[in-house]
Amino acid sequence: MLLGVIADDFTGATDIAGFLVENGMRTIQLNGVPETNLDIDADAVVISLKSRSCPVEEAIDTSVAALNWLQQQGCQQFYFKYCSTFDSTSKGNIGPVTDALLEALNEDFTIVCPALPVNGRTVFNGHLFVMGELLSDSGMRNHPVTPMTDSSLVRLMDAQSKGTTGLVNYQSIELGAQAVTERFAAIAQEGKQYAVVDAFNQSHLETVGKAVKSLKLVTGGSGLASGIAKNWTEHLTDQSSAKEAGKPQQAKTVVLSGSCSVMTNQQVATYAQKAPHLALDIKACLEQQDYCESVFQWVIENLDADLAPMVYATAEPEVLKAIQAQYGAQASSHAVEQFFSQLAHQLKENGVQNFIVAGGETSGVVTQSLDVKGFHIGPQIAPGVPWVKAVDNKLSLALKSGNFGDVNFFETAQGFYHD
Ligand SMILES: Nc1ncnc2c1ncn2[C@@H]1O[C@H](COP(=O)(O)OP(=O)(O)O)[C@@H](O)[C@H]1O
Ligand SMILES: O=C(O)[C@@H](O)C(=O)COP(=O)(O)O
Repeated sequence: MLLGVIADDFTGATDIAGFLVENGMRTIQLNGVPETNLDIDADAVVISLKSRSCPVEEAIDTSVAALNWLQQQGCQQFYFKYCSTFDSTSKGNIGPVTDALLEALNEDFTIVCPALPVNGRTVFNGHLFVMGELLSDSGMRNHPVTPMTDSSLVRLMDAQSKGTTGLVNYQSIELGAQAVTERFAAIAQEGKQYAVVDAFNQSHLETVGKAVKSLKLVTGGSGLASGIAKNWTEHLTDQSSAKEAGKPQQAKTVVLSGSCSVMTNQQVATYAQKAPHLALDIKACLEQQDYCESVFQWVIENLDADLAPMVYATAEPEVLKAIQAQYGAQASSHAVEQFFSQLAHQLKENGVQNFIVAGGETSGVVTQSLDVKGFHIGPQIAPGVPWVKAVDNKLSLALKSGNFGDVNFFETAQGFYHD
């Protein structure tokens, strides 16, 4: 095993796993830290955690447990995967987890690289942009769980972590990998522990990829996966047959959408014009014991439609604000997550085999409730969203990051089925 990835949520895990496979690494995704050693024949293992918005101590404990397990499997380099929009709580889980991983590895330097230009996430002079807008001006400022109101990665990292942060700006990146490695050394020499790296195109990421070859720990989004994969070229092989194993079969399908991102709102609106759809009543999620049963019945009645039925909590920012003001942000998001968890479980028990899920936290609870241990990685529906197929049963899942995919995503996903 070459590379061990610790992903802080489930959509993030499938995102990076998809790019590693795309770039020739035989990759397996495991949901949570396995209790025993496993005999895995792969180049990379991605462990998906649900540590992005949990209490910081829990995030540290699960991440270090994942690291220990990956070390036991013989991994040589470790990657802490977080969101390309640097989603973190006000307490900031990314900084403390990075510190804990560095300490456990006995290392004192790493990089911070959330850039994913193919999906419009770019870093310029240490500031994170989403589709050309500063992170703090983008829809991420209204995220229900991790609102992002600062775009400076240096400031965010300094605020969250024990150490201090330097910047490798794009001028240095454009001088090539050797110059970047020298900048890392200079930043470390100044007593800083982390270097934010600029990257606003693929070529920048390839350069950063080369420059991190000898770092034990790398942190970032999935954009760097191709650069990292290239460091292991002598091991890499064509992965087209592996992707076959991850392809979904024609089967009963449901769409569950728990993301309130700008893109998911558009995807839900577009799909609702063509397919059976049901908007969740949040009050009922919180207060009505038998609500799940009635939604379950609605899904069952609509499973034979041409396009799969969609159940969604997705709401525009003003609606979400009103819900949060009435019921509390934590209580309402928890109720929605619990609802989707229960519904998914019940649908699986009743023969639904394919789950298309929007939202990272939502994907986490749904995957856990389906009791899937790990995935084969299939073809990419959109950059960063592959179909994945359970290793231990027939279930196929498309776990979509809130922000990813185009407006037709839910329909496009169903076009990948084979008999
Ligand atoms: N209508 C709603 N009211 C309250 N909370 C909601 C609503 N819709 C979704 N949520 C919550 O918002 C969070 C969205 O996070 P997530 O699933 O990670 O989406 P994203 O990928 O966009 O970050 C989840 O905890 C979900 O339960
Ligand atoms: O890096 C990304 O943008 C995604 O892989 C990711 O982490 C998704 O998180 P959500 O937006 O919460 O789905």
